[in-house]
Amino acid sequence: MAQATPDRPTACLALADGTLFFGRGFGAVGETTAELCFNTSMTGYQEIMTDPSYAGQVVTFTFPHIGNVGVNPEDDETADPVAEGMVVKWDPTTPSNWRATETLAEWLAKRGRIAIGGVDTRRLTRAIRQQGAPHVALAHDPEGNFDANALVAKARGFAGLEGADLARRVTCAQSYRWDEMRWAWPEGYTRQTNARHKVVAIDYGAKRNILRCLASAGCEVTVLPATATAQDVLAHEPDGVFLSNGPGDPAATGEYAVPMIKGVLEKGLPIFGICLGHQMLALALGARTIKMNHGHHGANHPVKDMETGKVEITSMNHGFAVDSQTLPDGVKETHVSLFDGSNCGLRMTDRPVFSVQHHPEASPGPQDSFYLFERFAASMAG
Ligand SMILES: NC(=O)CC[C@H](N)C(=O)O
Repeated sequence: MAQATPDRPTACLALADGTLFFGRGFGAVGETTAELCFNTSMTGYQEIMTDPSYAGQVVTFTFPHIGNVGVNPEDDETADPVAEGMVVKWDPTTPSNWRATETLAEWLAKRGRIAIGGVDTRRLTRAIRQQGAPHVALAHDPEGNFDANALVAKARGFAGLEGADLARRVTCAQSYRWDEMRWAWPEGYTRQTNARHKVVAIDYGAKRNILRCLASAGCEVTVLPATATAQDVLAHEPDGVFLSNGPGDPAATGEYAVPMIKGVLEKGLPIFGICLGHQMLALALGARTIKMNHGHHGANHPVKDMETGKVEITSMNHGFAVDSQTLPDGVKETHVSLFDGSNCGLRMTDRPVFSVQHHPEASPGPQDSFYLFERFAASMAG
């Protein structure tokens, strides 16, 4: 890892408003532009960096000790990191965890991802909260040669995530069958070893643990690329359709996803959506989505189930939200964020079609919401 003396930083984070943060670079050498968010999770940095929903974003970790247990091949949520880069308070120390096969810095460097350490992440997080997710340029140069004005100009030139269809970029190239189960089983649930329900999962940027959860709830899962049509989906004669999480603006992704979802709705099949899948189901039902100020990214977000009154602690990662004021008749708001009252779930009142904004598969995060996978499986049982 590149070391720098305090007066010679090796990385620079430039915000579009001209604010500069200097620090020590690690991971890949180079430059990137992105939207900047903050994530409050205390664990799971590898899962966060490989969550495809982070395409186009640099992640600031508010927890100061990131990287200290290294990286291993089992914790990837997809083949490679997808987030553009990371910002941390302390430089990662040498990992001593038995599962570690690489240091975070080596892993990022091999995969072309830039990181900056030594940043006042509390100040940066306040800036993100105040101005909304800023556009940024992040540069790492072991020689410490930065043209600050040019970096600010690059941050200003970043097109942003509004209107961005990134699912096409991160989806699978072709369909495949998923058969791996969860390793850790949430307390109180029965592991289903026989696949009883044929599910088509649309991959808008699916995390592996979602597919594991579906398999563990008794689903035989066939994964199809993001641009699959209703005809492609129905050709598999599924018992239910799953809509995955994914990056970018749901309105832009919805251009091809919404017609597919409408086609599946016409057939009356059960549908379950998570995060981007939730947002696109809402669009298909006639609701609207909005860009949030700084979104929700963390592993401790309280969500209230409006039907049972129960509060679940959830894992979240989203910068857009469904505008609950626009939900049409026949669609009920089922879950609400206790942080800001934003919509976190919906269901059709006359059939098993439902979705949530949070990530019930966690990874990282609490397992309170696993019941949703069982609910989906139960909806296909009849
Ligand atoms: N995790 C996700 O699926 C994110 C959905 C969407 N890209 C958002 O930021 O709101």
